[in-house]
Amino acid sequence: MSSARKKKAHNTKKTNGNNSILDPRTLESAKTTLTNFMKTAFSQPNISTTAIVCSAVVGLFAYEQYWYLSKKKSLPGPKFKVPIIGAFLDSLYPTFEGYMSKWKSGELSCVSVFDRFVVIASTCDISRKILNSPAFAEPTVVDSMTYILCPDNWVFLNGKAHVDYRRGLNVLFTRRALGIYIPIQEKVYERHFNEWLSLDGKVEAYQMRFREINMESSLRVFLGDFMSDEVAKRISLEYFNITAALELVNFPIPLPGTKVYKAIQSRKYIVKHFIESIRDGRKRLEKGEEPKSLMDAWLQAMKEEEIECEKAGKAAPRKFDDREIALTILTFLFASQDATSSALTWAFQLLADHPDILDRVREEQIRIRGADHLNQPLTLELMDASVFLRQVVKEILRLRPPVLMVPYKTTREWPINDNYTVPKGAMVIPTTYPALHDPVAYPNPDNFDPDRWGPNGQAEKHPKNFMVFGNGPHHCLGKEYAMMHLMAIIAQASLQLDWTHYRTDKSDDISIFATIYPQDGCIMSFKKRETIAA
Ligand code: HEM
Repeated sequence: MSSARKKKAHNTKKTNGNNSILDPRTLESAKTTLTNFMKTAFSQPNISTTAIVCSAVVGLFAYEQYWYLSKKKSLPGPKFKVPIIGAFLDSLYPTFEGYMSKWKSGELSCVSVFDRFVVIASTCDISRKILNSPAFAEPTVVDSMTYILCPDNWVFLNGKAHVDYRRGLNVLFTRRALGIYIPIQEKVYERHFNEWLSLDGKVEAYQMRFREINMESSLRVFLGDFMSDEVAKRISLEYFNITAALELVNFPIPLPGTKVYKAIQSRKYIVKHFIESIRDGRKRLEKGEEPKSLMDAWLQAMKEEEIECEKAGKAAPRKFDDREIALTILTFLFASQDATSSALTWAFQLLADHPDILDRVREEQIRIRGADHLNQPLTLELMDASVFLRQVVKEILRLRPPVLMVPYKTTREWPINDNYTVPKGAMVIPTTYPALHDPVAYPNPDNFDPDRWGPNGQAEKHPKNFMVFGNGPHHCLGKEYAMMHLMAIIAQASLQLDWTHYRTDKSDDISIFATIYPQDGCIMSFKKRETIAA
Protein backbone atom coordinates (compact mmCIF):
# COMPACT_ATOMS: atom_id res chain seq x y z
CA MET A 1 0.00 0.00 0.00
CA SER A 2 1.37 3.48 -0.86
CA SER A 3 2.24 5.75 2.03
CA ALA A 4 -0.53 8.19 1.00
CA ARG A 5 -3.10 5.38 1.17
CA LYS A 6 -1.70 4.15 4.49
CA LYS A 7 -2.00 7.66 5.89
CA LYS A 8 -5.56 7.97 4.64
CA ALA A 9 -6.50 4.63 6.16
CA HIS A 10 -4.85 5.63 9.39
CA ASN A 11 -6.71 8.95 9.49
CA THR A 12 -10.01 7.26 8.78
CA LYS A 13 -9.47 4.85 11.63
CA LYS A 14 -8.49 7.70 13.92
CA THR A 15 -11.60 9.74 13.07
CA ASN A 16 -13.75 6.69 13.59
CA GLY A 17 -12.15 6.14 16.95
CA ASN A 18 -13.02 9.65 18.23
CA ASN A 19 -16.70 9.31 19.01
CA SER A 20 -17.64 9.32 15.32
CA ILE A 21 -21.15 8.12 14.52
CA LEU A 22 -19.39 5.28 12.73
CA ASP A 23 -17.59 4.09 15.81
CA PRO A 24 -18.91 0.57 16.51
CA ARG A 25 -19.14 1.45 20.22
CA THR A 26 -21.33 4.48 19.46
CA LEU A 27 -23.53 2.37 17.23
CA GLU A 28 -23.78 -0.39 19.81
CA SER A 29 -24.71 2.07 22.55
CA ALA A 30 -27.39 3.67 20.29
CA LYS A 31 -28.81 0.21 19.67
CA THR A 32 -28.94 -0.57 23.41
CA THR A 33 -30.61 2.77 24.21
CA LEU A 34 -33.25 2.17 21.58
CA THR A 35 -33.93 -1.36 22.77
CA ASN A 36 -34.30 -0.18 26.37
CA PHE A 37 -36.59 2.65 25.29
CA MET A 38 -38.88 0.24 23.38
CA LYS A 39 -38.98 -2.17 26.34
CA THR A 40 -39.90 0.65 28.74
CA ALA A 41 -42.53 2.14 26.41
CA PHE A 42 -44.37 -1.12 25.99
CA SER A 43 -44.41 -1.83 29.73
CA GLN A 44 -46.14 1.53 30.62
CA PRO A 45 -49.87 0.98 31.36
CA ASN A 46 -51.01 4.56 30.43
CA ILE A 47 -49.07 5.16 27.28
CA SER A 48 -51.24 5.72 24.16
CA THR A 49 -51.20 3.43 21.13
CA THR A 50 -50.25 6.39 18.93
CA ALA A 51 -47.21 7.09 21.08
CA ILE A 52 -46.17 3.46 20.92
CA VAL A 53 -46.61 3.29 17.14
CA CYS A 54 -44.73 6.57 16.65
CA SER A 55 -41.93 5.37 18.89
CA ALA A 56 -41.76 2.08 17.03
CA VAL A 57 -41.60 3.88 13.68
CA VAL A 58 -38.89 6.26 14.91
CA GLY A 59 -37.05 3.30 16.39
CA LEU A 60 -37.22 1.39 13.12
CA PHE A 61 -35.99 4.36 11.15
CA ALA A 62 -33.13 4.85 13.60
CA TYR A 63 -32.27 1.16 13.43
CA GLU A 64 -32.28 1.35 9.64
CA GLN A 65 -29.73 4.19 9.74
CA TYR A 66 -27.65 2.20 12.21
CA TRP A 67 -27.79 -0.82 9.88
CA TYR A 68 -26.73 1.31 6.90
CA LEU A 69 -23.95 3.27 8.62
CA SER A 70 -22.50 0.18 10.25
CA LYS A 71 -22.06 -1.37 6.79
CA LYS A 72 -21.03 1.84 5.05
CA LYS A 73 -18.24 2.70 7.46
CA SER A 74 -15.85 5.09 5.67
CA LEU A 75 -17.01 4.35 2.10
CA PRO A 76 -18.17 7.26 -0.06
CA GLY A 77 -21.94 7.14 -0.45
CA PRO A 78 -25.10 8.87 0.81
CA LYS A 79 -24.60 10.08 4.41
CA PHE A 80 -27.96 8.65 5.41
CA LYS A 81 -30.36 6.17 3.90
CA VAL A 82 -33.72 7.51 2.69
CA PRO A 83 -36.11 5.65 5.03
CA ILE A 84 -37.25 2.27 3.69
CA ILE A 85 -36.59 2.83 -0.02
CA GLY A 86 -32.99 4.09 0.08
CA ALA A 87 -31.80 5.00 -3.43
CA PHE A 88 -34.78 3.21 -5.04
CA LEU A 89 -35.82 6.21 -7.16
CA ASP A 90 -32.29 6.59 -8.54
CA SER A 91 -32.30 2.91 -9.47
CA LEU A 92 -35.66 3.31 -11.24
CA TYR A 93 -34.33 6.11 -13.41
CA PRO A 94 -30.59 5.52 -13.60
CA THR A 95 -28.48 8.06 -15.46
CA PHE A 96 -25.04 7.63 -16.90
CA GLU A 97 -23.94 10.83 -15.15
CA GLY A 98 -25.13 9.34 -11.85
CA TYR A 99 -23.02 6.22 -12.46
CA MET A 100 -20.01 8.33 -13.41
CA SER A 101 -20.20 10.37 -10.24
CA LYS A 102 -20.34 7.14 -8.20
CA TRP A 103 -17.28 5.72 -9.99
CA LYS A 104 -15.39 8.96 -9.50
CA SER A 105 -16.19 9.05 -5.80
CA GLY A 106 -13.68 6.31 -4.97
CA GLU A 107 -12.29 2.84 -5.69
CA LEU A 108 -15.27 1.56 -3.72
CA SER A 109 -18.48 3.41 -2.98
CA CYS A 110 -21.84 2.35 -1.63
CA VAL A 111 -25.56 2.85 -1.75
CA SER A 112 -28.54 1.09 -0.25
CA VAL A 113 -31.83 0.17 -1.96
CA PHE A 114 -34.58 -1.14 0.32
CA ASP A 115 -32.82 -3.77 2.45
CA ARG A 116 -30.03 -4.30 -0.03
CA PHE A 117 -26.56 -2.90 0.66
CA VAL A 118 -24.64 -2.32 -2.55
CA VAL A 119 -20.88 -1.80 -2.93
CA ILE A 120 -19.72 -0.45 -6.28
CA ALA A 121 -16.15 -1.02 -7.46
CA SER A 122 -14.70 1.42 -9.95
CA THR A 123 -11.09 0.45 -10.74
CA CYS A 124 -9.89 -2.24 -13.11
CA ASP A 125 -7.96 -4.11 -10.41
CA ILE A 126 -10.71 -4.33 -7.85
CA SER A 127 -13.34 -5.15 -10.49
CA ARG A 128 -11.21 -8.02 -11.75
CA LYS A 129 -10.68 -9.16 -8.18
CA ILE A 130 -14.43 -9.46 -7.69
CA LEU A 131 -14.89 -11.38 -10.94
CA ASN A 132 -12.08 -13.76 -9.98
CA SER A 133 -12.88 -14.51 -6.34
CA PRO A 134 -15.52 -17.25 -6.41
CA ALA A 135 -14.68 -18.07 -2.78
CA PHE A 136 -16.08 -14.67 -1.74
CA ALA A 137 -18.55 -13.56 -4.37
CA GLU A 138 -20.81 -15.10 -6.99
CA PRO A 139 -22.92 -13.59 -9.75
CA THR A 140 -26.35 -12.51 -8.75
CA VAL A 141 -29.30 -11.23 -10.71
CA VAL A 142 -31.96 -8.75 -9.78
CA ASP A 143 -34.66 -10.50 -7.73
CA SER A 144 -37.19 -10.48 -10.57
CA MET A 145 -34.94 -12.64 -12.75
CA THR A 146 -35.42 -15.71 -10.57
CA TYR A 147 -39.13 -15.58 -11.39
CA ILE A 148 -38.54 -14.83 -15.04
CA LEU A 149 -35.74 -17.27 -15.88
CA CYS A 150 -37.04 -19.94 -13.42
CA PRO A 151 -35.12 -20.85 -10.25
CA ASP A 152 -33.80 -24.12 -11.74
CA ASN A 153 -32.11 -22.33 -14.63
CA TRP A 154 -28.39 -23.08 -15.11
CA VAL A 155 -27.46 -19.39 -14.81
CA PHE A 156 -28.07 -19.64 -11.09
CA LEU A 157 -25.48 -22.42 -10.70
CA ASN A 158 -22.13 -21.72 -9.09
CA GLY A 159 -18.91 -23.57 -8.25
CA LYS A 160 -18.41 -27.07 -9.64
CA ALA A 161 -22.00 -27.46 -10.84
CA HIS A 162 -21.56 -24.30 -12.92
CA VAL A 163 -18.19 -25.39 -14.31
CA ASP A 164 -19.60 -28.81 -15.31
CA TYR A 165 -22.70 -27.40 -16.95
CA ARG A 166 -20.74 -24.69 -18.75
CA ARG A 167 -18.25 -27.25 -20.09
CA GLY A 168 -21.13 -28.95 -21.91
CA LEU A 169 -22.07 -25.65 -23.57
CA ASN A 170 -18.60 -24.82 -24.96
CA VAL A 171 -19.31 -27.01 -27.97
CA LEU A 172 -21.91 -24.45 -29.11
CA PHE A 173 -19.30 -21.74 -29.63
CA THR A 174 -16.48 -23.67 -31.29
CA ARG A 175 -15.24 -22.67 -34.72
CA ARG A 176 -17.13 -25.59 -36.23
CA ALA A 177 -20.34 -24.33 -34.63
CA LEU A 178 -19.74 -20.70 -35.65
CA GLY A 179 -19.30 -21.98 -39.22
CA ILE A 180 -22.86 -23.37 -39.10
CA TYR A 181 -24.26 -20.05 -37.87
CA ILE A 182 -22.72 -17.63 -40.32
CA PRO A 183 -24.91 -18.47 -43.38
CA ILE A 184 -28.00 -18.22 -41.15
CA GLN A 185 -26.91 -14.77 -40.05
CA GLU A 186 -26.28 -13.67 -43.62
CA LYS A 187 -29.85 -14.54 -44.64
CA VAL A 188 -31.30 -12.58 -41.71
CA TYR A 189 -29.15 -9.52 -42.43
CA GLU A 190 -30.28 -9.49 -46.04
CA ARG A 191 -33.95 -9.65 -45.07
CA HIS A 192 -33.61 -6.74 -42.65
CA PHE A 193 -31.44 -4.64 -44.97
CA ASN A 194 -34.19 -5.00 -47.60
CA GLU A 195 -36.75 -3.91 -45.04
CA TRP A 196 -34.71 -0.79 -44.24
CA LEU A 197 -34.29 -0.05 -47.94
CA SER A 198 -38.03 -0.42 -48.49
CA LEU A 199 -38.45 2.67 -46.29
CA ASP A 200 -37.08 4.66 -49.22
CA GLY A 201 -34.62 6.77 -47.26
CA LYS A 202 -37.13 7.73 -44.57
CA VAL A 203 -35.43 9.39 -41.62
CA GLU A 204 -36.27 7.73 -38.29
CA ALA A 205 -34.84 6.43 -35.02
CA TYR A 206 -33.24 3.07 -35.91
CA GLN A 207 -32.50 1.80 -32.43
CA MET A 208 -35.53 -0.53 -32.43
CA ARG A 209 -34.73 -1.78 -35.93
CA PHE A 210 -31.21 -2.71 -34.78
CA ARG A 211 -32.78 -4.55 -31.91
CA GLU A 212 -35.05 -6.44 -34.30
CA ILE A 213 -32.29 -7.56 -36.69
CA ASN A 214 -30.36 -8.71 -33.71
CA MET A 215 -33.29 -10.60 -32.20
CA GLU A 216 -34.05 -12.39 -35.45
CA SER A 217 -30.39 -13.36 -35.93
CA SER A 218 -30.35 -14.76 -32.41
CA LEU A 219 -33.61 -16.69 -32.83
CA ARG A 220 -32.62 -18.17 -36.19
CA VAL A 221 -29.07 -18.98 -35.09
CA PHE A 222 -30.19 -20.49 -31.80
CA LEU A 223 -33.30 -22.31 -33.02
CA GLY A 224 -33.30 -22.53 -36.82
CA ASP A 225 -36.14 -22.02 -39.27
CA PHE A 226 -38.98 -24.07 -37.75
CA MET A 227 -40.47 -21.04 -36.00
CA SER A 228 -42.71 -18.94 -38.27
CA ASP A 229 -41.87 -15.30 -38.97
CA GLU A 230 -45.01 -14.26 -37.05
CA VAL A 231 -43.89 -16.14 -33.95
CA ALA A 232 -40.37 -14.72 -34.26
CA LYS A 233 -41.82 -11.17 -34.45
CA ARG A 234 -44.08 -11.80 -31.47
CA ILE A 235 -41.12 -13.15 -29.45
CA SER A 236 -39.22 -9.99 -30.28
CA LEU A 237 -42.09 -7.94 -28.83
CA GLU A 238 -42.62 -10.23 -25.85
CA TYR A 239 -38.93 -10.08 -25.02
CA PHE A 240 -39.31 -6.36 -24.49
CA ASN A 241 -41.29 -7.15 -21.32
CA ILE A 242 -38.31 -9.13 -20.02
CA THR A 243 -35.90 -6.23 -20.61
CA ALA A 244 -38.35 -3.86 -18.93
CA ALA A 245 -38.37 -6.05 -15.80
CA LEU A 246 -34.58 -5.84 -15.40
CA GLU A 247 -34.68 -2.91 -13.00
CA LEU A 248 -32.58 -3.25 -9.89
CA VAL A 249 -35.66 -3.39 -7.71
CA ASN A 250 -39.14 -4.42 -8.76
CA PHE A 251 -42.41 -4.89 -6.92
CA PRO A 252 -41.52 -8.03 -4.93
CA ILE A 253 -44.61 -10.15 -5.72
CA PRO A 254 -45.42 -10.79 -9.37
CA LEU A 255 -49.06 -9.67 -9.16
CA PRO A 256 -51.05 -9.25 -12.40
CA GLY A 257 -50.23 -5.90 -13.97
CA THR A 258 -46.70 -5.69 -12.56
CA LYS A 259 -43.71 -5.67 -14.89
CA VAL A 260 -42.46 -8.96 -13.47
CA TYR A 261 -45.85 -10.63 -14.05
CA LYS A 262 -45.85 -9.47 -17.68
CA ALA A 263 -42.29 -10.73 -18.11
CA ILE A 264 -43.26 -14.15 -16.72
CA GLN A 265 -46.15 -14.41 -19.20
CA SER A 266 -43.74 -13.48 -21.99
CA ARG A 267 -41.25 -16.09 -20.84
CA LYS A 268 -44.00 -18.74 -20.94
CA TYR A 269 -44.86 -17.79 -24.52
CA ILE A 270 -41.21 -17.82 -25.58
CA VAL A 271 -40.37 -21.14 -23.89
CA LYS A 272 -43.46 -22.82 -25.39
CA HIS A 273 -42.29 -21.92 -28.89
CA PHE A 274 -38.69 -22.84 -28.14
CA ILE A 275 -39.87 -26.29 -27.05
CA GLU A 276 -41.74 -26.75 -30.35
CA SER A 277 -38.53 -25.97 -32.26
CA ILE A 278 -36.55 -28.37 -30.06
CA ARG A 279 -39.03 -31.19 -30.75
CA ASP A 280 -38.72 -30.53 -34.46
CA GLY A 281 -34.91 -30.52 -34.14
CA ARG A 282 -34.90 -33.89 -32.38
CA LYS A 283 -37.01 -35.36 -35.19
CA ARG A 284 -34.81 -33.94 -37.94
CA LEU A 285 -31.61 -35.19 -36.36
CA GLU A 286 -33.21 -38.64 -35.85
CA LYS A 287 -33.72 -38.71 -39.60
CA GLY A 288 -30.00 -38.06 -40.06
CA GLU A 289 -30.24 -34.41 -41.15
CA GLU A 290 -27.26 -32.10 -40.63
CA PRO A 291 -27.39 -29.61 -37.70
CA LYS A 292 -28.75 -26.25 -38.80
CA SER A 293 -28.71 -24.20 -35.61
CA LEU A 294 -27.14 -23.89 -32.18
CA MET A 295 -29.89 -26.06 -30.72
CA ASP A 296 -29.25 -28.77 -33.36
CA ALA A 297 -25.52 -28.58 -32.61
CA TRP A 298 -26.24 -29.12 -28.93
CA LEU A 299 -28.68 -32.00 -29.50
CA GLN A 300 -26.15 -33.67 -31.78
CA ALA A 301 -23.25 -33.18 -29.36
CA MET A 302 -25.35 -34.78 -26.61
CA LYS A 303 -26.26 -37.71 -28.86
CA GLU A 304 -22.60 -38.23 -29.83
CA GLU A 305 -21.54 -38.18 -26.18
CA GLU A 306 -24.21 -40.74 -25.35
CA ILE A 307 -22.95 -43.07 -28.09
CA GLU A 308 -19.33 -42.63 -27.00
CA CYS A 309 -20.18 -43.41 -23.37
CA GLU A 310 -22.11 -46.49 -24.46
CA LYS A 311 -19.15 -47.70 -26.57
CA ALA A 312 -16.70 -47.08 -23.74
CA GLY A 313 -18.98 -48.82 -21.23
CA LYS A 314 -19.19 -45.60 -19.21
CA ALA A 315 -22.27 -44.35 -17.36
CA ALA A 316 -24.70 -42.53 -19.66
CA PRO A 317 -24.29 -38.74 -19.58
CA ARG A 318 -26.97 -36.56 -18.02
CA LYS A 319 -29.94 -36.15 -20.32
CA PHE A 320 -31.47 -32.69 -20.85
CA ASP A 321 -35.19 -32.49 -21.46
CA ASP A 322 -36.84 -30.06 -23.87
CA ARG A 323 -37.72 -27.55 -21.16
CA GLU A 324 -34.15 -27.47 -19.80
CA ILE A 325 -32.77 -26.87 -23.27
CA ALA A 326 -35.38 -24.17 -23.90
CA LEU A 327 -34.51 -22.42 -20.64
CA THR A 328 -30.79 -22.54 -21.44
CA ILE A 329 -31.41 -21.05 -24.88
CA LEU A 330 -33.52 -18.40 -23.19
CA THR A 331 -30.48 -17.46 -21.11
CA PHE A 332 -28.47 -17.01 -24.30
CA LEU A 333 -31.14 -14.66 -25.55
CA PHE A 334 -31.14 -12.95 -22.17
CA ALA A 335 -27.35 -12.61 -22.13
CA SER A 336 -27.01 -11.54 -25.74
CA GLN A 337 -30.03 -9.53 -26.79
CA ASP A 338 -29.61 -6.24 -24.97
CA ALA A 339 -25.82 -6.16 -25.07
CA THR A 340 -25.55 -6.93 -28.77
CA SER A 341 -28.37 -4.54 -29.75
CA SER A 342 -26.59 -1.76 -27.88
CA ALA A 343 -23.28 -2.55 -29.61
CA LEU A 344 -24.96 -2.62 -33.02
CA THR A 345 -26.62 0.75 -32.48
CA TRP A 346 -23.33 2.41 -31.53
CA ALA A 347 -21.60 0.63 -34.42
CA PHE A 348 -23.89 2.17 -37.05
CA GLN A 349 -23.74 5.56 -35.35
CA LEU A 350 -19.97 5.68 -34.86
CA LEU A 351 -19.26 4.52 -38.41
CA ALA A 352 -21.59 7.13 -39.90
CA ASP A 353 -19.92 9.78 -37.74
CA HIS A 354 -16.45 8.61 -38.85
CA PRO A 355 -16.75 8.16 -42.63
CA ASP A 356 -12.97 7.77 -42.97
CA ILE A 357 -13.12 4.64 -40.79
CA LEU A 358 -16.13 3.29 -42.67
CA ASP A 359 -14.24 3.79 -45.94
CA ARG A 360 -11.34 1.76 -44.59
CA VAL A 361 -13.74 -1.02 -43.52
CA ARG A 362 -15.19 -1.07 -47.06
CA GLU A 363 -11.77 -1.03 -48.69
CA GLU A 364 -10.71 -3.99 -46.58
CA GLN A 365 -13.84 -5.96 -47.52
CA ILE A 366 -13.31 -5.20 -51.23
CA ARG A 367 -9.66 -6.16 -50.98
CA ILE A 368 -10.17 -9.47 -49.20
CA ARG A 369 -13.16 -10.53 -51.33
CA GLY A 370 -11.87 -9.26 -54.65
CA ALA A 371 -13.82 -6.60 -56.59
CA ASP A 372 -15.54 -9.29 -58.71
CA HIS A 373 -16.67 -11.34 -55.72
CA LEU A 374 -18.27 -8.80 -53.47
CA ASN A 375 -21.44 -10.88 -53.25
CA GLN A 376 -19.66 -14.06 -52.19
CA PRO A 377 -21.19 -15.84 -49.18
CA LEU A 378 -19.99 -14.84 -45.73
CA THR A 379 -17.49 -17.24 -44.21
CA LEU A 380 -15.39 -17.43 -41.08
CA GLU A 381 -12.30 -17.19 -43.29
CA LEU A 382 -13.51 -13.80 -44.54
CA MET A 383 -13.98 -12.68 -40.95
CA ASP A 384 -10.47 -13.92 -40.05
CA ALA A 385 -9.06 -11.84 -42.87
CA SER A 386 -10.95 -8.71 -41.73
CA VAL A 387 -8.18 -7.52 -39.44
CA PHE A 388 -9.10 -3.82 -39.45
CA LEU A 389 -12.80 -4.61 -38.99
CA ARG A 390 -11.95 -6.58 -35.84
CA GLN A 391 -10.07 -3.54 -34.53
CA VAL A 392 -13.12 -1.38 -35.28
CA VAL A 393 -15.46 -3.71 -33.38
CA LYS A 394 -13.12 -3.86 -30.38
CA GLU A 395 -12.96 -0.07 -30.35
CA ILE A 396 -16.76 0.28 -30.52
CA LEU A 397 -17.09 -2.10 -27.57
CA ARG A 398 -14.37 -0.28 -25.64
CA LEU A 399 -15.77 3.19 -26.22
CA ARG A 400 -19.37 2.18 -25.55
CA PRO A 401 -19.25 -1.01 -23.46
CA PRO A 402 -22.76 -2.49 -23.51
CA VAL A 403 -22.44 -4.00 -20.03
CA LEU A 404 -21.37 -1.28 -17.59
CA MET A 405 -21.65 -3.31 -14.41
CA VAL A 406 -22.04 -6.96 -13.48
CA PRO A 407 -23.83 -7.61 -10.16
CA TYR A 408 -22.18 -10.10 -7.79
CA LYS A 409 -23.11 -11.00 -4.21
CA THR A 410 -20.75 -11.75 -1.32
CA THR A 411 -21.17 -15.22 0.14
CA ARG A 412 -19.11 -14.34 3.24
CA GLU A 413 -17.46 -11.31 4.85
CA TRP A 414 -14.74 -10.14 2.52
CA PRO A 415 -11.77 -7.90 3.43
CA ILE A 416 -11.61 -6.69 -0.14
CA ASN A 417 -8.82 -4.14 0.42
CA ASP A 418 -6.79 -2.77 3.33
CA ASN A 419 -9.53 -0.32 4.30
CA TYR A 420 -12.81 -2.10 3.89
CA THR A 421 -14.54 -5.43 4.54
CA VAL A 422 -17.63 -6.06 2.43
CA PRO A 423 -20.37 -7.55 4.61
CA LYS A 424 -21.76 -10.98 3.80
CA GLY A 425 -24.83 -10.85 1.54
CA ALA A 426 -24.01 -7.43 0.08
CA MET A 427 -24.31 -6.81 -3.63
CA VAL A 428 -20.84 -6.03 -4.93
CA ILE A 429 -20.62 -4.63 -8.43
CA PRO A 430 -17.54 -4.70 -10.66
CA THR A 431 -17.53 -1.99 -13.31
CA THR A 432 -16.22 -2.15 -16.87
CA TYR A 433 -16.41 1.46 -18.09
CA PRO A 434 -13.60 3.05 -16.03
CA ALA A 435 -11.13 0.28 -17.00
CA LEU A 436 -12.10 0.74 -20.65
CA HIS A 437 -11.58 4.50 -20.42
CA ASP A 438 -8.34 4.40 -18.47
CA PRO A 439 -6.01 6.89 -20.21
CA VAL A 440 -2.95 4.83 -19.29
CA ALA A 441 -4.18 1.88 -21.34
CA TYR A 442 -6.09 3.94 -23.89
CA PRO A 443 -4.66 7.48 -24.39
CA ASN A 444 -7.42 9.99 -25.29
CA PRO A 445 -9.94 7.40 -24.13
CA ASP A 446 -13.01 9.28 -25.39
CA ASN A 447 -11.76 9.29 -28.99
CA PHE A 448 -12.96 6.63 -31.42
CA ASP A 449 -9.63 5.32 -32.66
CA PRO A 450 -9.58 1.74 -34.04
CA ASP A 451 -5.86 2.11 -34.80
CA ARG A 452 -5.11 1.95 -31.10
CA TRP A 453 -5.73 -1.81 -31.57
CA GLY A 454 -3.40 -2.08 -34.56
CA PRO A 455 0.32 -2.93 -34.67
CA ASN A 456 1.23 0.71 -33.96
CA GLY A 457 -1.23 1.12 -31.09
CA GLN A 458 -0.89 0.53 -27.36
CA ALA A 459 -4.25 -1.08 -26.57
CA GLU A 460 -3.26 -4.75 -27.02
CA LYS A 461 -0.57 -4.24 -24.36
CA HIS A 462 -3.28 -3.86 -21.72
CA PRO A 463 -5.43 -6.97 -22.07
CA LYS A 464 -6.54 -6.75 -18.42
CA ASN A 465 -8.38 -3.51 -19.11
CA PHE A 466 -10.53 -5.00 -21.88
CA MET A 467 -13.31 -6.13 -19.56
CA VAL A 468 -16.13 -5.83 -22.12
CA PHE A 469 -16.95 -9.52 -21.73
CA GLY A 470 -16.24 -9.81 -18.02
CA ASN A 471 -13.51 -12.02 -16.62
CA GLY A 472 -13.01 -15.15 -14.51
CA PRO A 473 -15.20 -18.26 -14.27
CA HIS A 474 -18.36 -16.52 -15.55
CA HIS A 475 -16.81 -14.58 -18.42
CA CYS A 476 -19.03 -14.26 -21.46
CA LEU A 477 -19.70 -17.64 -23.06
CA GLY A 478 -20.86 -16.09 -26.34
CA LYS A 479 -17.93 -13.70 -26.74
CA GLU A 480 -16.56 -15.15 -30.00
CA TYR A 481 -20.03 -15.42 -31.47
CA ALA A 482 -20.83 -11.82 -30.45
CA MET A 483 -17.62 -10.51 -32.06
CA MET A 484 -18.24 -12.51 -35.23
CA HIS A 485 -21.90 -11.35 -35.43
CA LEU A 486 -20.95 -7.67 -35.06
CA MET A 487 -18.15 -7.99 -37.60
CA ALA A 488 -20.32 -9.88 -40.09
CA ILE A 489 -23.17 -7.40 -39.97
CA ILE A 490 -20.87 -4.39 -40.40
CA ALA A 491 -19.00 -6.12 -43.25
CA GLN A 492 -22.25 -6.76 -45.14
CA ALA A 493 -23.71 -3.33 -44.40
CA SER A 494 -20.53 -1.57 -45.50
CA LEU A 495 -20.80 -3.16 -48.94
CA GLN A 496 -24.55 -3.08 -49.45
CA LEU A 497 -25.72 0.11 -47.74
CA ASP A 498 -25.08 3.81 -47.44
CA TRP A 499 -26.40 5.38 -44.29
CA THR A 500 -26.64 8.87 -42.89
CA HIS A 501 -26.72 9.75 -39.22
CA TYR A 502 -28.76 12.83 -38.34
CA ARG A 503 -26.92 14.08 -35.31
CA THR A 504 -28.76 15.83 -32.52
CA ASP A 505 -27.45 17.37 -29.31
CA LYS A 506 -28.40 14.07 -27.63
CA SER A 507 -26.52 11.74 -30.02
CA ASP A 508 -23.48 11.40 -27.76
CA ASP A 509 -25.43 11.32 -24.52
CA ILE A 510 -26.03 7.91 -23.04
CA SER A 511 -29.42 6.64 -21.91
CA ILE A 512 -29.74 3.47 -19.87
CA PHE A 513 -32.26 0.74 -20.64
CA ALA A 514 -30.67 -2.44 -19.25
CA THR A 515 -27.65 -1.42 -21.35
CA ILE A 516 -26.61 1.84 -23.05
CA TYR A 517 -28.03 3.67 -26.08
CA PRO A 518 -27.71 7.12 -27.63
CA GLN A 519 -30.39 9.29 -26.04
CA ASP A 520 -31.96 10.27 -29.37
CA GLY A 521 -32.52 6.64 -30.46
CA CYS A 522 -30.03 6.90 -33.37
CA ILE A 523 -31.77 8.84 -36.14
CA MET A 524 -30.75 7.55 -39.55
CA SER A 525 -31.73 6.91 -43.13
CA PHE A 526 -30.52 4.12 -45.41
CA LYS A 527 -30.13 3.71 -49.13
CA LYS A 528 -28.72 1.04 -51.37
CA ARG A 529 -25.03 1.23 -52.11
CA GLU A 530 -24.58 0.98 -55.83
CA THR A 531 -21.04 -0.45 -55.89
CA ILE A 532 -22.37 -3.89 -54.95
CA ALA A 533 -25.01 -3.97 -57.65
CA ALA A 534 -22.49 -5.27 -60.23
C1 HEM B 1 -21.59 -7.48 -27.32
C2 HEM B 1 -22.22 -8.51 -26.81
C3 HEM B 1 -22.00 -9.08 -25.43
C4 HEM B 1 -21.41 -8.52 -24.32
C5 HEM B 1 -20.82 -7.12 -24.19
C6 HEM B 1 -21.47 -9.50 -23.27
C7 HEM B 1 -20.97 -9.30 -22.00
C8 HEM B 1 -21.07 -10.22 -20.97
C9 HEM B 1 -20.63 -9.99 -19.62
C10 HEM B 1 -19.98 -8.70 -19.12
C11 HEM B 1 -20.90 -11.11 -18.91
C12 HEM B 1 -20.63 -11.33 -17.41
C13 HEM B 1 -19.27 -11.92 -17.26
C14 HEM B 1 -18.77 -12.11 -15.85
O1 HEM B 1 -19.54 -12.28 -14.89
O2 HEM B 1 -17.53 -12.13 -15.72
C15 HEM B 1 -21.51 -12.06 -19.81
C16 HEM B 1 -21.90 -13.34 -19.43
C17 HEM B 1 -22.52 -14.21 -20.31
N1 HEM B 1 -22.74 -14.04 -21.65
FE1 HEM B 1 -22.30 -12.38 -22.74
N2 HEM B 1 -22.06 -10.63 -23.75
C18 HEM B 1 -22.40 -10.42 -25.06
C19 HEM B 1 -23.00 -11.31 -25.92
C20 HEM B 1 -23.35 -12.60 -25.60
C21 HEM B 1 -23.91 -13.55 -26.52
C22 HEM B 1 -24.17 -13.30 -28.00
C23 HEM B 1 -24.16 -14.69 -25.80
C24 HEM B 1 -24.71 -16.03 -26.26
C25 HEM B 1 -24.97 -16.39 -27.44
C26 HEM B 1 -23.72 -14.46 -24.45
C27 HEM B 1 -23.80 -15.38 -23.43
C28 HEM B 1 -23.38 -15.15 -22.14
C29 HEM B 1 -23.57 -16.10 -21.07
C30 HEM B 1 -24.26 -17.46 -21.18
C31 HEM B 1 -23.03 -15.51 -19.91
C32 HEM B 1 -22.97 -16.12 -18.51
C33 HEM B 1 -21.77 -17.02 -18.40
C34 HEM B 1 -21.65 -17.74 -17.08
O3 HEM B 1 -22.29 -17.36 -16.10
O4 HEM B 1 -20.89 -18.72 -17.06
N3 HEM B 1 -23.24 -13.18 -24.36
N4 HEM B 1 -21.59 -11.50 -21.07
